[in-house]
Order: sequence, then structure tokens, then C-alpha cells
Amino acid sequence: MNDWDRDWPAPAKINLFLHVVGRRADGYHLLQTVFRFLDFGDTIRCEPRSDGRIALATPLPGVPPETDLTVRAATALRAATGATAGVTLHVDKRLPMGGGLGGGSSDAATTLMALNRLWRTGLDSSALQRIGLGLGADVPIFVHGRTAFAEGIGERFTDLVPPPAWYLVLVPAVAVPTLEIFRSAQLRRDTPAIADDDWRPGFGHNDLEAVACALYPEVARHLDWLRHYGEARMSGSGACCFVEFAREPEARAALAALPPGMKGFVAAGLDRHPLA
Ligand SMILES: C[C@](O)(CO)[C@H](O)COP(=O)(O)OP(=O)(O)OC[C@H]1O[C@@H](n2ccc(N)nc2=O)[C@H](O)[C@@H]1O
Ligand SMILES: Nc1ncnc2c1ncn2[C@@H]1O[C@H](COP(=O)(O)OP(=O)(O)OP(=O)(O)O)[C@@H](O)[C@H]1O
Repeated sequence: MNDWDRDWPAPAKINLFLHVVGRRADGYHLLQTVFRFLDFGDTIRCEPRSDGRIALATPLPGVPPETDLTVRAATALRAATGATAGVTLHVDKRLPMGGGLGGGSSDAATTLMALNRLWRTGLDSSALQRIGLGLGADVPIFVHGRTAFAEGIGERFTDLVPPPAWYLVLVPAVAVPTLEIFRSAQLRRDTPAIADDDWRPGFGHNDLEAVACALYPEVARHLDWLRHYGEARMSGSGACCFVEFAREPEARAALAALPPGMKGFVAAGLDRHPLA
């Protein structure tokens, strides 16, 4: 199949733990986290166009097309390389917005990787990651493409391979703006840093969880339900929460027991981005 005809995957990520260990002079928070990709996500199709425009066939409610992270990614790639080709982007959106699953960031990363191949602009992964960081703190991990312990604002990686696992991910019916959580006066910003090789499965907690639960009680309600099955965590800045299972049938049985009014999905943890 021609690369122009294919669907490019943009998987979700979850943060297996997320500690806020400090703050930079510019206000950005210094984090330690483990990113893991899920075999669940959006897909993107790129359609060539001859008029040199970057267009979006699938605008999202409340997001002006020129601010959509896919359009911004395509625009940034052209600015960095001098490419002049046009494209129409089609995004099949399955990931919730403001969900903490990195949906917009993953769309941006996949757009960068797809167009870098389609336009033959030849940038390497670190150049794409630098462009990605200008679009959002979560974009570089998707370009990096391997499960990793991350530091800084989430752009310095040490690869690792956690044991195989399945996740039940709950999607509360609220969108949590990342900025609102990071600017809260209640946020703990002093968790002691660990060494990159000190991480073990099950280690840590999510420092953003307490703030998100206080502002959005639906997040707390979903976490409480998940705790019947194990150590439940919120991903990123929320709202999505997850619990880990060693095997798929247990995860599916928990999903089947979900009460009316709660939504979720089951996905396998991946060690690599499907485009890596
Ligand atoms: C919470 C995480 O999802 C963990 O993976 C990410 O750190 C958030 O990444 P993101 O959604 O791509 O966030 P961005 O769009 O870069 O940042 C949104 C806003 O959150 C704040 N922000 C973000 C990341 C960070 N390490 N410290 C921050 O203080 C900044 O005020 C920023 O303006
Ligand atoms: N292609 C896109 N997909 C989703 N959101 C987008 C996109 N482009 C721009 N946005 C904007 O970015 C905001 C954050 O979206 P996203 O789905 O990445 O949040 P998130 O899952 O909380 O991310 P993170 O885990 O990185 O905090 C949305 O509310 C929306 O306004």
C-alpha cells in the first residue's frame, strides 16, 4: 500500500506514576514519570493536496482548526524544513480530550512522523522531538517511541521494559485542563527525586491526583470504584484513571462489571509505539 493511503496510528499513553519533583524558573514543573503506550488510540490519514495548504477535514468541537495540534505539527515541520507541500489531515478521534491519555500530543507526534516520511524531509528522531516539545510537553515521548522513565518536563528518557500488562482505563465524563491542575496552590511539588534505575512496577503515585479529585469529584468516584481491583491511578493530569491486570480476561471481567454511568475500555500495554 502507498504510504499516502494508510492509516497512521496515534496511541494513548498512561503515566504509570507521576511525581512532581520541582519547578523551573519559567513555571514549568519538573516531573519524574514512566510513560507506557496502549494498543488503543486515534488514527490519522494524510491526503496530498496541490494548493500548498494545510487543511483539517475533521475539526474538533471547540478547537479552531489552526490551533489543532495536528495542524500546528504540520505547520511546524514545514517551518523547520522549508517544505512547501500541502496536506489534508483526517483524524479518527477515539481518545477523550482532556483525558490525560495524551491524545492531542499523540496526534501531533504521529503527524510529525508521518509527514516527515511522506514529504521526505529526512529529520531524525531528536530533531522531531525538539519540534514536538514546542507543541506540548507530552509530544516528545510519542516520537521517542519506547516505554521510558522520563525526567525534566518529560523530555529526557531512560528506556525500560515493564512486565506485560493489561489495563482497565475509565473515562470520567469530564475534561480536565492540564494548566488548571499545575497552577493549583494545593499541588505538592516536593516529592523527592529517585534515580532512573530505582523504578519498579507498582512504584510511586500521581501527585496531580489529589488536586484533580478535589476539583473534579467524578475523578475521585471513578478511582474509588477501580480500587476494588487493585492500586488505581490517575493518568497525567486526568481525568482518566486505570488499574493494571496481569492477564486480559480479568481486565475484561472488571470492564463487564462497570456500573451504568461509568465508561471505560481495556487495552494492552505496549513497549513500543506502533510507528517506532
Ligand atoms: C501531565 C502530563 O500529561 C504528564 O505526562 C504532561 O506533563 C502534560 O503535557 P501536555 O498536556 O503536553 O501539556 P502542555 O500543553 O505542554 O502544558 C500545558 C500547561 O501545563 C503546565 N505544565 C505542563 C507540563 C509541565 N511539566 N509543567 C507544567 O507546569 C504549563 O503551564 C503549560 O502551559
Ligand atoms: N488533535 C487534538 N486532539 C485533542 N485535543 C486537541 C487537539 N488539538 C488541540 N487540542 C486541544 O488540546 C487540549 C488537550 O487535549 P489532550 O487530549 O491532549 O489532553 P490530555 O489527554 O489531557 O493530554 P495530556 O495527557 O497530554 O495532559 C484539548 O482540550 C483541545 O483543546
